Amino acid sequence: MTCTNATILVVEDDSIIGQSLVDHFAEHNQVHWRKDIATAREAILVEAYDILLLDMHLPDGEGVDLLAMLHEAPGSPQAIIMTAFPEHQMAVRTIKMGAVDYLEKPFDLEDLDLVVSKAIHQAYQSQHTQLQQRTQHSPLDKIVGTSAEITSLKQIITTVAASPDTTVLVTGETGTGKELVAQAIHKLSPRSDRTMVRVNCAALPPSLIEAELFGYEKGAYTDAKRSRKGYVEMAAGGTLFLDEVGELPLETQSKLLRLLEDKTFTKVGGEKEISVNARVVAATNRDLETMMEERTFRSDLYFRLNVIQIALPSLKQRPDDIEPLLRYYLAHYAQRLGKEAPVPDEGIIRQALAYHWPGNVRELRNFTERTVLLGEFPSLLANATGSIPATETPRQHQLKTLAELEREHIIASYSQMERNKTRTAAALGINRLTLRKKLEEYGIRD
Ligand SMILES: Nc1ncnc2c1ncn2[C@@H]1O[C@H](COP(=O)(O)OP(=O)(O)OP(=O)(O)O)[C@@H](O)[C@H]1O
Repeated sequence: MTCTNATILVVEDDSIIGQSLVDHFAEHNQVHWRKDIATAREAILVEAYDILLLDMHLPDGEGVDLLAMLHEAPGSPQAIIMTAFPEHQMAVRTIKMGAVDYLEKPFDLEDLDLVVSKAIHQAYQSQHTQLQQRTQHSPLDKIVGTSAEITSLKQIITTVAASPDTTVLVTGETGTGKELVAQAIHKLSPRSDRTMVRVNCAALPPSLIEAELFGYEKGAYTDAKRSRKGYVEMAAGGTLFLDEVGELPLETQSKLLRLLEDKTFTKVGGEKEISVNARVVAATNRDLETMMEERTFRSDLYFRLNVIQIALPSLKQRPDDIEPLLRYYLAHYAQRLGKEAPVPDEGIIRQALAYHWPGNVRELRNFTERTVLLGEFPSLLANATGSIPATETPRQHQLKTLAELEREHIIASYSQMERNKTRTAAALGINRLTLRKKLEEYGIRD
């Protein structure tokens, strides 16, 4: 059995054996050869090898030293040990350390082929299993928190998701995770193989909202040269997420009510009734009951939307989640930005618990991104509502220099504008070139 298309690293100080291995595998595989541990180590840190053919006795150490650091290598290659001095104990030790096989020199190239092919097969199988495990993560994993509120939220999401036609109303302050909940409901539901179409009702101009939602027929407007599908039709079979539903104009509210009751609608400028089967998840941070009293939100629509209501508590109302969220997002941004995350100490946790987080989890998330970029925790003292115990470090009370303030402000704006240089420069009132110079000057990476 010859092995093909593998990436193999040979670590062998004997030139004759090393060269013969390279010659043997090079025709059908990519083979690299290193003669000592130091250069082999460098190689496996940059290249994802499938197979490592490792001699036991090398000029700068023992092969086991390299085995010990394999877990740092991308994709961890399958290691096969080669030795001229077979010792039972050493064989057991290397297998325990993760080597997949052990060959005594001199060996037959046919035997070597067998061992390598078996190892490659194992490698592909384990990569496949890892990939499956990664993709099998539940959408609920994205909802971080250990509070009783989050635990019961996950249960409600699971129950609601299983009932694919039920309309859901998600309420809560800005940044509490309403969209995250809608996504989890969709992904856990039998509709997950279709799309979830998100419509931000607050972002659409009232004059266009009906056409955007329900589509229009040719000739409905002077510019309407062809008929067009709206978001409702695009969500057929899947989920229609109506974010900021409280912003819908009254006329559009009636049309939405009909959609919810009969599952039908007509396009703007059209007469034909179109049926559509989509689950509606609506979200709002407005008080719809007050809006009903003020007659700006239809009560029949409210009751039709409010079949199941999921009310998300503010972050301040569930302090148990603050620390887990801080740690989760610090690790997330450290990995994403390739930086080390500062570790939150007791003082920071106390500040975070005392702070009132008006922007809820979104604000906490942006705070952690800024922290990772800055390499230190920005102070939360200015907006803290509770009293903070007197163990603050003096550094937190020191006045900042203008340069420090400018750097923090640029980082905050850059992260708020999702690292879009044009928009950040516009928001800061400077040109793009100046922004780039400042980003460089302050060591802020793209
Ligand atoms: N429990 C949570 N665990 C992890 N991340 C969360 C959680 N809740 C919210 N987030 C994150 O916070 C950010 C804001 O969440 P989301 O957009 O879902 O809030 P929202 O309530 O829809 O806000 P808005 O009303 O402003 O549209 C997102 O990045 C989201 O991933």
